[in-house]
Formats: sequence, structure tokens, C-alpha cells
Amino acid sequence: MSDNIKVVVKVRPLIKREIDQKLFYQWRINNNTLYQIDRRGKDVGPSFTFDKVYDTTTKTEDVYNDVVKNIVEAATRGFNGTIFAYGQTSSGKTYTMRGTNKVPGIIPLAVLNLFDTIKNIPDRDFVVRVSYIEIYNESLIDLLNLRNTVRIKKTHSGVKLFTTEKVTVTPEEVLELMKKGNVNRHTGSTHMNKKSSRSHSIFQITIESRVHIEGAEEVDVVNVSLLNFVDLAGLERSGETGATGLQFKEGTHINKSLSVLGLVFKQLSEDQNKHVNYRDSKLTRILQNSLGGNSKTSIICAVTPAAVKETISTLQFANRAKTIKNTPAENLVATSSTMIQSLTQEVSSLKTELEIKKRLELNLHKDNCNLQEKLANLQRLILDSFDQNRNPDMISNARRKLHQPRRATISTLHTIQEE
Ligand SMILES: Nc1ncnc2c1ncn2[C@@H]1O[C@H](COP(=O)(O)OP(=O)(O)OP(=O)(O)O)[C@@H](O)[C@H]1O
Repeated sequence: MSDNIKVVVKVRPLIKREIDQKLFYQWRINNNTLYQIDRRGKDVGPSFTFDKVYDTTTKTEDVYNDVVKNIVEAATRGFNGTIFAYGQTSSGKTYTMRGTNKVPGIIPLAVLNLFDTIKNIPDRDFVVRVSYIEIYNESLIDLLNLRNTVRIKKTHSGVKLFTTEKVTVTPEEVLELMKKGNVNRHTGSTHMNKKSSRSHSIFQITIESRVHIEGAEEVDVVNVSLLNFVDLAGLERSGETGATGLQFKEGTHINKSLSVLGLVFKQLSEDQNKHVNYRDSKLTRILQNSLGGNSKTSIICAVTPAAVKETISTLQFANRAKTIKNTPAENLVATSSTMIQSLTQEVSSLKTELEIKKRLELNLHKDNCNLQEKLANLQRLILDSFDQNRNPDMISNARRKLHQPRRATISTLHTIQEE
């Protein structure tokens, strides 16, 4: 397994729906290799080997210890980290990331581990901030405040999300925020999954730390790192999910952004100097730093044992992902001077935004003047038709005034009305 990008496969047990439909295990696992089998257990198709393949008895905690724990702990030392759950609809991604009341998922395990690790680093002061967004039909939604608008901006350290961030001091607070966000997520019932995620979600934890100096007024060095937990919506085929109408539209967006993700993975695994289509979807744009960038990354591919086509497609994706090379850098240390540089850049981009808004306002003002002028002309026409039988001198006087320059239009109109 590469140290910087780890790709593992997790096979979930058959679920009630599949048992009721008399579906059976189409895969057997031996020595981290998946073999396609028929109903009698005979090998019939392709096989796929990975560094780690977890069978149906594996606990999420084992996966956590193998491929997530070290990323969370490195985040307390200033490394960025990203954990993806990828797989077809109903393969167990949300179960793995979030867990249930009885079985904790990757996020709760990470949160507990994070606060434990921090507690054991007494010479640094930590600030932990949490945000939670979803990408629904290519729109960004702030799951911690649905009225907020989420923006993506390029900063000197990479692409940054501007969304609600809550400072938290206990694991319970973080998990409360996760629960609050989960309630706001778009889900729907399909033939494949009673509670299917209709969006990609990104649970972000920002960890900031500085050396603890008793009585010190000013701190010069700050480490900032970002942990992303990405629960991807599942690749789906409308024929199997029974999606129509809005669900069909959602499925189209999900599939499109996943195919951009697949393309980005392909490009990253082929040639490091090639153009990479990060900008083709919000998902890849936001996660640009975690894909072939400055991040330690683990991809957990969830597969259902009763599917063949979708499982093969997930395993092919996992194969490609293995070859991506990330370059996590240790120097994620922001000194006060780099922070000033970053803040200056942000100020300058906000100034540009303000300029654009001012120009828009000016254009709106011009439009407004044009409309007022049109209104005056229309009122002139109305006056003409009503006043045909009135004093001809008064009418020609009014006409003369109406043909004066535009700025005078409104006052002219008032004069005419007074006359
Ligand atoms: N390891 C497991 N053990 C038992 N049940 C599981 C396991 N993994 C998943 N399940 C069950 O399988 C079903 C589908 O799981 P889940 O909702 O996590 O899939 P998903 O991949 O997130 O689907 P979607 O993409 O449609 O949101 C759920 O009922 C879940 O409880």
C-alpha cells in the first residue's frame, strides 16, 4: 500500500432485501483477492487483488485502525487528510462512514481518536472547527445552516470552502453537528436502498494548533490542517433503482460527477503532467488538493456481494485509484508572515468581488434610467391620446419638454402632469 494513498475494498453482508430476492454471494475472498463465483461457489469470472480486502465479518473499527487512524493522527501534526467512501448505491458507504447507534462509523471513531490525540499533546493549543456540506444536483448546500450560501475560492494554499464553521471543544459537540447535518441531507427511497443518499457529502474538520507558551501574548507559528470525510452518492442505474422524475435527475447528476471523478483518477494515474479536469464538477474542484495533491488519502470502496456488474465497476475504479500519487507536505506550518500573505490575497480577491458588484450595480442603475425613460415616453403617448382636444399650445409645450435630454425626463413628466 502506498503511504500516501490507500485503497481498500469492504464487502458488506447480504441484506434482507437481497435475501428476500434470493440473491446470493457472487464473490468469495481469499488472501485479499476477490473471485467471482456462481451459485455453487465455482469460480466463473475475473478476480481482483488489493492490499486489503475486508470480508463480511470485518468491523468498521478494523478498517479505521488500518487506513484512517494514521491520517487523523497526522492531521494533528499539520498534514491534510481525506477519507472517501466510494461504491454503488446500497453498498454500505453511509453505514461505513457514519455508522449506526450500535456500530460507530469512521467519522465518530475519527472524532474520538482526534480529541484523544490532542489531549496527549500538552505543549500545543488546539482549535477544532467543523463544517458540513453536500453537493446536491451540482449545488453546494451548507448542512449546518441551510440559509447560508457556500462558496468555493482558490487561495494560495489550494481550493477553500467558505461555509459555516463551528468551533468545537468536545467530541460530543462534533458528533452533534454531524447529526444535525445528517438530518438536512437529501435522501430518498429507491428500489435498491430505503434511505439512499441523493448527494455527495463532505464533513470537514479543520485543526489549528500553536505552541503553548505560558503568558505569551503573541504566537508566531500556527499549523493548520484539514480532514475531509467524503460520503459519495452511489453510482446507480435508473433501471435498477426504479428512479423517475426528480430521482432520475438526481441520479444523472450523481453519475455525471462520479464519472468526472473517475476521469480525474484516470488522468492522475496516467501522466502526472497531463491536464486534469478538476473543474468539470464541484466534487473534484473541492477535493482537488486530496486528489494528486497535498493530502494523505484513503479510499474505502464498498461493494455488495450480490452484484456483478456494479462490483466489477467499483473494483476497476479501486484499481485505478491505487496508482495515484499524492504528495503530502510536512511544511503545513503557517508563520505569521505566510498568514499575512494569505490574508492579503483574500482581501484582494474580496476587493475584486466588490468591484464586480459595484459594476453590476452601476449597470442596474443605467437599466433603471432607461426604464424610467421608456415609462416617460409611454406616459407621453397616453397624454397625447387623452389631450387631443385640449389646448394645442399646452400639448406642444409638453412635447417640447419631453424631448429634452434624458436626465430631465422625470422632472419634465412632473411638470406635464402639474400643467
Ligand atoms: N457491514 C454491514 N453490516 C450490516 N448491514 C450493512 C452493512 N453495510 C451496509 N449495511 C446495510 O445496507 C444498507 C445500505 O447501506 P448504506 O445506506 O450505507 O448504503 P450506501 O452505499 O450509502 O447507499 P446509497 O449510495 O444509496 O446512499 C443499509 O440498510 C445498511 O444498514
